[in-house]
Amino acid sequence: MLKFQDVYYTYPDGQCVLKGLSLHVPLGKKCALIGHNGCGKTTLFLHANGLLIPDSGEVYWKGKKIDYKQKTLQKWRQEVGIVFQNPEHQLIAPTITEELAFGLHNLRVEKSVINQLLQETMDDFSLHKWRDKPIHHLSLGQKKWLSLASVMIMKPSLLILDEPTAYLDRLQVERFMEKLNDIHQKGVTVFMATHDLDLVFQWADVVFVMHDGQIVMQGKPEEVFVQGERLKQFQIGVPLLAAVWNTLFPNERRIPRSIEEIKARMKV
Ligand SMILES: Nc1ncnc2c1ncn2[C@@H]1O[C@H](COP(=O)(O)OP(=O)(O)OP(=O)(O)O)[C@@H](O)[C@H]1O
Repeated sequence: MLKFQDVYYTYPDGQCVLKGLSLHVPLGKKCALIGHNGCGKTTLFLHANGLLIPDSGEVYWKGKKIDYKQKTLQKWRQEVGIVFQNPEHQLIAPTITEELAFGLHNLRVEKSVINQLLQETMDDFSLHKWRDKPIHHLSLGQKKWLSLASVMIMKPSLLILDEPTAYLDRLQVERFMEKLNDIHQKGVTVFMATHDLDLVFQWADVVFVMHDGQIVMQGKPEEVFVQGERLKQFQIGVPLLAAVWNTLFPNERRIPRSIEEIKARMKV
């Protein structure tokens, strides 16, 4: 669906952050991106809808090489929605309705369609109760929820999230993840960067490990997290269950992901 091939990017201050990065986000999957602080995850996401342009290398969207023309960018940005780590950097309007309608107005969507999408999204994200609150009165968790709603109103086919569970308490994380699963079940491909390895293990179909501007490992969580020693080289740990499993069964090639599998493997 989204493909990066040998992408290099250097910030104007001279720091080279993407160093020949190649990656393929498969259609319809739940994908996770992990890597230590500063390895370039956000920079990679900024290349996923043309907010940054590679110095060299290619980016493909649905099999077509991106040409970075205005028309291509406009369509691409509508199809790839990004929820940034800090909602303060994402939300720009004073009220919830204006925030939700912002992207649609920019695309010159008809007023009646905007009103219908607003109604649907307010219902879908249960936003009616905050309707009259100024956005700056919302809590950080509520702002994160609104950021997700304001991205989903554009009906993207790829949803990218940078550290979606940062700033959320346990209940908010559960609610947020339930919503993400619901979004995914409706056919949206989801790609998230997170430091929460337990969450990755439980949730992802595919994990990409990033280190120093490149993808250095990828695969199913049960196959990636069995390689604890290799992950340590990239300053990444393993989920709690994987740590226990890798200690008990150091020669296994995969970690079970369900209680049934664990029971069967341990013959209990
Ligand atoms: N606008 C910028 N100008 C210059 N350097 C930048 C800029 N944005 C990020 N960087 C640098 O690029 C490197 C990668 O940053 P990036 O935010 O992509 O990493 P990350 O993997 O998302 O980190 P984290 O896990 O902490 O969110 C860092 O060293 C950062 O300081």
